[in-house]
Amino acid sequence: MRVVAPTLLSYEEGGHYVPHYDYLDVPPNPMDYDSWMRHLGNRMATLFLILQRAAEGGGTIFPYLSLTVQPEPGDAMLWFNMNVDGSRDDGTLHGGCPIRAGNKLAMTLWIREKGQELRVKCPRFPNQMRFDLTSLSLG
Ligand SMILES: O=C(O)CCC(=O)C(=O)O
Ligand SMILES: [Fe+2]
Repeated sequence: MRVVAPTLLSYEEGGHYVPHYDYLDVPPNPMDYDSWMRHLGNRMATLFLILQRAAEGGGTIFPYLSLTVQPEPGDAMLWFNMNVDGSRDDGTLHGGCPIRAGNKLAMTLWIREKGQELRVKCPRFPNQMRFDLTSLSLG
């Protein structure tokens, strides 16, 4: 799996993560890419593992999807940040809601696109515009 080192997130009361895209903005000219982007590509998908949930608050919100997820410890969320043509999926804006009580501990793995090209469905078929989750290799 093409991932960069996991990020550990530790939130205390009042802690939050403002809404953002995990997909990185890239310069129009590939010559201007940094070496991460050149070698690994963009953050195709995000694997988010909850280690400890807050007593109150602290869900993960996807405002454009009208969705707030409050996973239990040990749960993982996997979502794709890109469309099959490599562009950003604008629906993936997300953030960590403020912690109202307790602590939240989580781990994020950003899965990069290079090396995963054969694990996505062919964009030529318009009814298959999304990545096929079952074919993504995590091994
Ligand atoms: O803590 C959360 O719920 C969101 C974390 C996040 O968006 C990230 O690590 O990229
Ligand atoms: Fe994020």
